[in-house]
Amino acid sequence: MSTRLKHSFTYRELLTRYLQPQWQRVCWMVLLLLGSIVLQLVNPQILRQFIDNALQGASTAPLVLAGALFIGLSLLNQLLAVVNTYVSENVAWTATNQLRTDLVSHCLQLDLAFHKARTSGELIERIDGDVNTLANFFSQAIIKLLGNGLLIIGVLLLLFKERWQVGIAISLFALAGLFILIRVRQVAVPFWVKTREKDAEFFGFLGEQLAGTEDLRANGATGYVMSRFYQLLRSWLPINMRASVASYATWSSTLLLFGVGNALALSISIYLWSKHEISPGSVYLIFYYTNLLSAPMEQIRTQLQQLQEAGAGIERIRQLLQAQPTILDGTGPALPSGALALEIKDLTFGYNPDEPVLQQLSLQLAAGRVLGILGRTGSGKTTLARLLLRLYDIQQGEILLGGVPLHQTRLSELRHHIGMVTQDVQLFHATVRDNLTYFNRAINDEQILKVLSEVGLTGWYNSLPTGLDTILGSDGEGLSAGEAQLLAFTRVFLSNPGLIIMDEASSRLDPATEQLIERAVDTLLSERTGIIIAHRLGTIQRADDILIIENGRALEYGARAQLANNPHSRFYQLLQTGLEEVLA
Ligand SMILES: Nc1ncnc2c1ncn2[C@@H]1O[C@H](COP(=O)(O)OP(=O)(O)OP(=O)(O)O)[C@@H](O)[C@H]1O
Repeated sequence: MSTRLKHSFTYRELLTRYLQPQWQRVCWMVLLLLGSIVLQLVNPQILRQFIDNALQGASTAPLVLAGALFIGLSLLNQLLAVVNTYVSENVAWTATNQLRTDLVSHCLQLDLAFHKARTSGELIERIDGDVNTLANFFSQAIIKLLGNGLLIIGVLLLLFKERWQVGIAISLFALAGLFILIRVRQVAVPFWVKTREKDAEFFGFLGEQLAGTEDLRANGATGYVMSRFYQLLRSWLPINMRASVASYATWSSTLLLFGVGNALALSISIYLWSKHEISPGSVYLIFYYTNLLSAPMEQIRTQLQQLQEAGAGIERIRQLLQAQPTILDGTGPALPSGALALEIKDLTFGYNPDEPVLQQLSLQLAAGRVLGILGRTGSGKTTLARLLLRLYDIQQGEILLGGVPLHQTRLSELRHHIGMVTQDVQLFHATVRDNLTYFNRAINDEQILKVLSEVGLTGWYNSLPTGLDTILGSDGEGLSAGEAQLLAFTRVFLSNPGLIIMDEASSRLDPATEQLIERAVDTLLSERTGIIIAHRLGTIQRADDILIIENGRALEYGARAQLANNPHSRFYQLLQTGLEEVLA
């Protein structure tokens, strides 16, 4: 997305960016609108002729012709309306889809910290809800405002042409009417703003609860969720009712207003007719034109309201776009291929800079070696893994990967060269193939099948109804924890990174699956650098070096064999007591 858009996200910017590429369709919209205005103005004139000729006893032929013309033009007007709807919907969807795409790609670039601070429901409301309010803005608002303005001016001019007294009276009515309509509309606006806020809160809540369904059920928290749900509904109801009542009041005041307009038109024309100044056809014409004013006046009111809603939507989208990633992409050298050496120099980091989670951490891991990290819950192990992937940036010190400072290399390069397997495997509602390759079409089916057999998933694969085309349930539904882990290994094998980080699965696996995983880990780590956040003694045997973290500091760091043989080392003691007891 252009930086221009990020900084000045105005109505004009929006129109230029999203409507300019569709200028031909927009021209069609204008032409159709003008055509429709002309038809609406001309048709009553035909009817007036028809009435006057009929009253004067004209022959049938011209009457039939006028009638047919009236019906023909009315039908043509309807046809124009249908075509216009088609074109304007097309314009609106093309523009808003582009805007949605821009917003989604912007959000994907934002820091993890940004996403952690917001519920997914809130972002959905921004990306879909607010963008929806802009659909009308793109397709109709301005064109309709201008078009309806033109139609009103056309009607008034024709009324002036009929009789200047009528022109003046109805012009005054139109002006006063528009003023009243707009004022009355404002009464309902604050109620609708409140409703939108409540909507966002409700969908935020719903999104969060749905994402955590499994945990909520497992922990018996459904009662709490339902009570929060009822509370939200209870506070939603009166707000919605007030907004609806306010809207109804606005609507009925509009009806009343048009009733007054019609009465005014009829009284003046009947008065003029009684003075023999106008014909019955003209009486009908004046009445018809006055009636014709109601639709554009009402539409101007609606369009102004929707412009205001679009304004609020634009404001919220602007705020979203103003959130900028703090983790900036590097431009520097590519990482070497094969196993990657890792060097960490004096690293300090805290999610909140005043509260460091990792402090003065240093280590050197040669290419191809495996580092086992041990530490109590909350000591900072996962944080270290996140820093290596640059999901957060460090505050002090330096991290070098393959001799290249982490912040200098491109983020895509980094994520291509580092593979991570966590306990929490994220699977998508997509085919097995797409889940394993992350939609990378360069990886062919033979490669996937080979890796699946290497990790011991051939049996599982054979049970799939449509092989790699089988769609997985969202969030790995229908898969065991072990199978999900093995799929995560398969993914990493296929992306072939130089550094593997494993946040080891510590529980829930049966011995057979555990064996499969052990084998997969062995293959995965051969000829690659590895970091294992270890929870079991078995995995620690695989490590060449050991780092024990306590309260964010390196308590002990060295070669595993040496530490294991040194009775004074903490690692030695851990081996005696058992990791599970000490680290749990
Ligand atoms: N996104 C976050 N924002 C703020 N603080 C966080 C965040 N993630 C973790 N922390 C805090 O940082 C500290 C280290 O957490 P971390 O997840 O790195 O620990 P860990 O050693 O991996 O623990 P575990 O073994 O339980 O996974 C903890 O005090 C935790 O509360």
